[in-house]
Order: sequence, then C-alpha cells, then structure tokens
Amino acid sequence: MSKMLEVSDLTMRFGGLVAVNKVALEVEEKQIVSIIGPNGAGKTTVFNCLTGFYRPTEGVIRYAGEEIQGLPGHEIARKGVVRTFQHVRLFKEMTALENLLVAQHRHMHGGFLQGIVKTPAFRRAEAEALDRAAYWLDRIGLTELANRPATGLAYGQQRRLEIARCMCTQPKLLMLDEPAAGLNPKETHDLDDLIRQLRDEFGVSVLLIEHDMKLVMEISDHIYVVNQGCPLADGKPDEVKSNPAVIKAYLGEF
Ligand SMILES: Nc1ncnc2c1ncn2[C@@H]1O[C@H](COP(=O)(O)OP(=O)(O)OP(=O)(O)O)[C@@H](O)[C@H]1O
Repeated sequence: MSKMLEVSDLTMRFGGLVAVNKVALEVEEKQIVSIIGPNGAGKTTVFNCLTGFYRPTEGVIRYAGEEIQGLPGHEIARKGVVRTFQHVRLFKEMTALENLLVAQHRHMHGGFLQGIVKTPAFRRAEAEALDRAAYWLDRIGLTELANRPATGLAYGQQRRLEIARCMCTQPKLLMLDEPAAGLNPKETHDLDDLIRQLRDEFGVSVLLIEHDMKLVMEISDHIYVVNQGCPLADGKPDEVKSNPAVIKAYLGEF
C-alpha cells in the first residue's frame, strides 16, 4: 500500500493557544484511519488544516507526494480531498438532488462560455453529473425523496446525503467529522457498512473523527489519539484500547 497522506509536525496556534501541537499522521490507500481524543483535543482543527480552511502555523502536509499545506480549500478539494462537517452543512432549501448537483458543478471544468453556449462537452458533463447524483441517491436510499428540500429530510438522511455529496465529486480521501453524531444504533450500523463499501468498492481512503468508540474500534485500520493538541498514542484498535495513557485520558470509556 502506498502513502496517500503524510502529515508531520502539524501545529496550529490561535494567538497564545496551541490547538494542535506537532501532530503526525499517515493514511495509506484504502485505509480507514480515525482520529480520536477528548472534546477540545484539536481534532477538527487538524481537519481544517488538512482541507485548507486554516493555514497551519507549522508542519508539512503531503498528499499523493505533494506538499499541500497552505493551499486554498478549493484546490485541495479538486485534488480529491473532501470532507463533511461536525454539524450538517447542506443547502437547506435545495432538494436532495440539487445538493448533489451543486457539489459537482464546483468540480466541473467547463467555463462560463461553455455553460452559456452549452457545448456538447458541457451537456455531456451535465448528463454525467445527473447520472452520478441519481446513482448516489439510490445508494443511500433517498431516490424517492430526491425532490424534497434537504431541510425536510430526517437527520440520519441528511447525514447520508452529505456523504453522497462528497462521493459525487469522486474523492480519493474522504474526511468525515463525527458522522455518527446524533445517529441511533441502527443508523450507526448502516453508516459502518456504508463507509466500508466506499473503501471496498470505490477505493477511497477514509479519515474519520468520531466519538462513538464502538464504531471507531470496529472500523479503523489505524487510530491516532490526540489530547490537548498533542499526539498521545497511535496504533491498531487493540493496541490503542489497551494503552494505559489512552485509558487514562478517556477514563476507561472502552
Ligand atoms: N478559530 C479558532 N480560534 C480560536 N480558537 C480555536 C479556533 N478553532 C479551534 N479553537 C480552539 O482549539 C481547540 C481545539 O478545538 P477543536 O475544535 O479542534 O477540538 P476537537 O478535538 O475537534 O473538539 P470536539 O471533539 O469537541 O469537536 C479548542 O480549545 C478550541 O476552542
């Protein structure tokens, strides 16, 4: 397996606060890797640095062999690194289908003129975008609700739609920020299945922030633990589970 993402010495300061302090992590192709840690540990800040929302204070982020730290978010997304957010961020008034189409428009290369003239290449790209949206609506069980505004979907459906929106852009690295938050046990089980399918069928690597330890321990190939911005431990689920420093930080949550 080759390295898709290599992060070293990642540091993010906000004034006097060191939110992320020399974090290192690696994701290989088709791996599911999790970042865990108590509230405020710096997990989302790591995601924000990796996806170009923040320019890290220090450190190197290498994706597919190329340094990407400090690049704007849209360029990083175009390279195949896409994410969901801790709180659902869909276009609420748009339908489920429209949310999937809009996501793809941002990735389509056709220019303004091509759009106005509707060249054959533009029409083809539009037809493909529609096919892809229909495919992903079906995959997440929302075909019947394609024309319902996102705001009218149940919470679990909105969560799935966010993942589908990412998949429509054909990512290589899918980053999910607390995807199981607010889901019931059945929905969490389905999410576990879906994430594995994305890896197995579409070859995506997955980087996950998650507080649901059952899901994390079941699904992860590798786990990184951060505490107060600093790396605390990393390893396979069994290694992390039995690490005394991790048990202490989590007060025996496993
Ligand atoms: N833009 C910002 N400006 C100032 N401080 C910030 C900013 N973003 C995050 N922080 C601080 O950085 C620290 C880490 O926050 P972060 O959201 O990354 O933690 P987290 O591990 O994702 O927490 P949770 O599990 O609760 O989501 C916190 O102390 C937070 O208040």
